[in-house]
Amino acid sequence: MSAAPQAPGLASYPDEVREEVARVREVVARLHAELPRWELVVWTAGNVSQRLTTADLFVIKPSGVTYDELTPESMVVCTLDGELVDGTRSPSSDTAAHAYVYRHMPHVGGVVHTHSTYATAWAARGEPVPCVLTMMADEFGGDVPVGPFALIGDDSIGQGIVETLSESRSPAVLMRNHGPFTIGADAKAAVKAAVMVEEVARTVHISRQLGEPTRIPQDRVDSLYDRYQNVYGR
Ligand SMILES: O=C(CO)[C@@H](O)[C@@H](O)COP(=O)(O)O
Repeated sequence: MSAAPQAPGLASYPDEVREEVARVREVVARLHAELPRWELVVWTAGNVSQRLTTADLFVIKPSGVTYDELTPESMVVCTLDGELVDGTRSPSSDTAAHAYVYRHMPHVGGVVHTHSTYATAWAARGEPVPCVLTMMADEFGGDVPVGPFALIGDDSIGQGIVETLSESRSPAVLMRNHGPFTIGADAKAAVKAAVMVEEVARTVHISRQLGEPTRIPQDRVDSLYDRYQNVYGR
C-alpha cells in the first residue's frame, strides 16, 4: 500500500536533517535484522524506531513488510504526532505508541516492540517478572513491570508504556495480553533491552519449573544496578 505524506515532506527540512534521516534509516533498517536474529519476532510482528536529534521526527519501519525485505530506503519518517513525512508505504501499526513515548519521555531516543515468546507469555498472565537474577538487577533495576491492556492504533498503548515506565527503572514493560515494549537512549539500546527482557523472562520461567526462585534483596538490587549502569563497560 502506498502512503501519502500527512505533514510537510522531507524536502522542507534543512540539509542536516535530511542527512541525519539517511543515517538513521540505515541504523533502523540494520537493527530490524536483529529481531529475527535473536528470535524475538515471527513474520512481521515487531518494530524498531529511533528519534532524530536534529528535528522532532523519528524513523520506523513500514507496516507489514517482512524483515528480509526491509531496506534503509523503505524506512518511514514520521513527526512526533505520528504523521507521515517521508516514505512510500504506511508506517508501522505501532507508530502512535512510539510517537507518544517520544512526546512524553524526552530522554528516550529509541523504542522497540516485539512479541518475543517468553516475555509475551508473562504479559499474557499479567504478571511482572520478579527480580531474581543479577542480570535483572543490572539491566532493569528491579522487576520487569506489566502495563495495562490497551488497544492498538491510538494513544492507549503509548499512555500505558509511559505511565508504567515512569514509575520504574526498567527499560521494558510487558503490555498486558500483548507483549514487550522497550526504550533506550537510542534504537540499539532499546533492541538490547528487548533481547534482555526475553532472556530473563525465559530464565525465570524455567527457574519456576524447579520451584520458587528467590528474590534479590533491594539493597543488593540497587548496588548491582548502580555498578552496571555507571561502571560496567566504561
Ligand atoms: O502488535 C502488533 C499486531 O498485533 C504489531 O506490533 C505487529 O504485528 C507489527 O506490525 P507492523 O508490521 O509494525 O505494522
